Amino acid sequence: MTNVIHFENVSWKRPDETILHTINWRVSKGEHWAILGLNGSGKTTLLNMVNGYIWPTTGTVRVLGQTFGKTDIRELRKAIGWVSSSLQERIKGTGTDRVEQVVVSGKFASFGLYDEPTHDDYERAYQVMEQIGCANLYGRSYQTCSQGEKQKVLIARGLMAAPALLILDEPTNGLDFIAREELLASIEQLAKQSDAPTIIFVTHHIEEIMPIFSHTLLLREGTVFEQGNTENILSKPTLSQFYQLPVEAIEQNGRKWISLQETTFETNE
Ligand SMILES: Nc1ncnc2c1ncn2[C@@H]1O[C@H](COP(=O)(O)OP(=O)(O)OP(=O)(O)O)[C@@H](O)[C@H]1O
Repeated sequence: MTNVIHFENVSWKRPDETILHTINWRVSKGEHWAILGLNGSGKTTLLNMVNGYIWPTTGTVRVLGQTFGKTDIRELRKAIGWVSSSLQERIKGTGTDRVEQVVVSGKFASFGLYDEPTHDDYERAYQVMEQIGCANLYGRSYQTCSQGEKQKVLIARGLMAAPALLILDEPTNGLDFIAREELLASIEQLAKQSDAPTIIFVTHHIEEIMPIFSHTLLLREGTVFEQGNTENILSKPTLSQFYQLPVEAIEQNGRKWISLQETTFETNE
């Protein structure tokens, strides 16, 4: 199985509007993808579809070789690690106080520890915490961790069940500059490991798209504006068309940083 994700002519319609329009997208094993789009462009909707939370109105979604509608979605979800900002909220008051308990809960794809975790589970938790560079937090109370540390713990939780696919939905949200760079370095380190899952990384910020993301998908108003090799996608002409504004794109350490080419927005002064 070389296709990790395969969308064919996928649309998602609500009574009053179409949220995703005829999406064709193929993620192959060995690739890591960044998804970039403005607010409301449909990124979360797209990911909800990968995880089987919503189903296409038309078209076909295949994830890890399984076609939606013909497979047990709960089994499939066990092979997908998922990290989004909503997890932070859901973790409160679940009785999973220590960091390693939060990580172990990833095995059960829930936040309560319904089965008694075994010694092996905690060993596995330590191992995945090492994988994402937060083993130093083992034994700590989760709620006393910084935002950046919490995000690493949640990624470790997402790795607990050894997923084939890891979805990181805006993992750097709310992080300061240093915490953000630390988290990006950990994700980069993870992606370089030989047994790393395929990573889908959603962001609003071009400079977060590191060279490990071989491919990028630009989403605008529910349609794929462009997709393919990251180097080609993050070019000045493509980004200017995407944002419908003249942008400059400067490369530093293999990452692109953009700014407006000229003063485009008028102020009232
Ligand atoms: N269940 C729903 N019913 C109706 N409209 C929806 C539903 N879910 C999402 N939408 C709409 O679909 C559009 C895309 O939303 P989505 O959350 O996928 O965007 P996004 O790119 O993830 O945005 P952001 O970057 O702000 O998180 C929005 O206009 C949103 O209001």
